[in-house]
Amino acid sequence: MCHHCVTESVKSRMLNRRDFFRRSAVAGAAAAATISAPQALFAQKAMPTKVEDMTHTLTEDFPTYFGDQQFFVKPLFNYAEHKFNINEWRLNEHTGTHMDAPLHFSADGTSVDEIPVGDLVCPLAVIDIREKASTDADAQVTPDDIRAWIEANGDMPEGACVAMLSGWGEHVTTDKFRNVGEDGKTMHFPGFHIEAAQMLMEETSTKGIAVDTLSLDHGPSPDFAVHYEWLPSGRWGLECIANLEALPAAGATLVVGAPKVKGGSGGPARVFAMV
Ligand SMILES: N[C@@H](CC(=O)c1ccccc1NC=O)C(=O)O
Repeated sequence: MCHHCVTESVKSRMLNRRDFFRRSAVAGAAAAATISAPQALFAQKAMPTKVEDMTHTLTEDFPTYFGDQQFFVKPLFNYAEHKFNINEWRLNEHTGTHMDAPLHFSADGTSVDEIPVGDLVCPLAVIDIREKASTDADAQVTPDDIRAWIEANGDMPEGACVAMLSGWGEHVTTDKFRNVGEDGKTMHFPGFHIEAAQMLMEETSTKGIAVDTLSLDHGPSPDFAVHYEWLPSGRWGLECIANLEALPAAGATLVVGAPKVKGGSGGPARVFAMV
């Protein structure tokens, strides 16, 4: 073989080998994926095309579970005087669109800063109970609602957040959000039924539940049954979620921008979903 021919033959063999390695790497990755697929963070198969904000704007008069003001803003510096703006905040962790960390209802559960960041991005399942909530303020997400969701959308995705869409978000600026009854104390708004929470814990790998109301439990609950079942199990909750009606029942990816405050039992979060 002439010098040129030898060089060309070596080059061609090298290219073939590179091709071979590339092909085996792809095949290897595919095989690995079949053997132990890493848990999917993203619900959708294609790149997301829009982001929906699921966070209510936090204001000092934002409605609270016990009715008292829980968020206070004190201006420390203002632009007119100081040429910059800085406010100081005082707030209860469970105010506005916020997370309930496992520690909220347990002696030594995970605090908000300890929740692994990979648990804060997950597929979102939206259970729409608006119809029954429109005629019954005390409506609850029941095992039947979960079964109906599965019937329509397939199995619950791995490691999902299951959200209740009751339509209550539209009442956030009015007294109807707390909806105190004639006895002057009992609230009436939708939430999760304890048996639905148990079903999600026993039959799915759901890691979070979310509500568009002030509590995971429905308004008249006397005992925080869902809080006491769900949170000590190491799972988290989201309350006062906005804009669920803009999201599909299945297929969105939730991102929870929970605060990383040491020892926090929860805290206001920027919550959004990619569709
Ligand atoms: N649904 C509310 C309940 C709540 O905030 C709460 C429940 C029991 C005892 C105190 C509470 N918040 C007080 O500031 C929450 O879990 O954030």
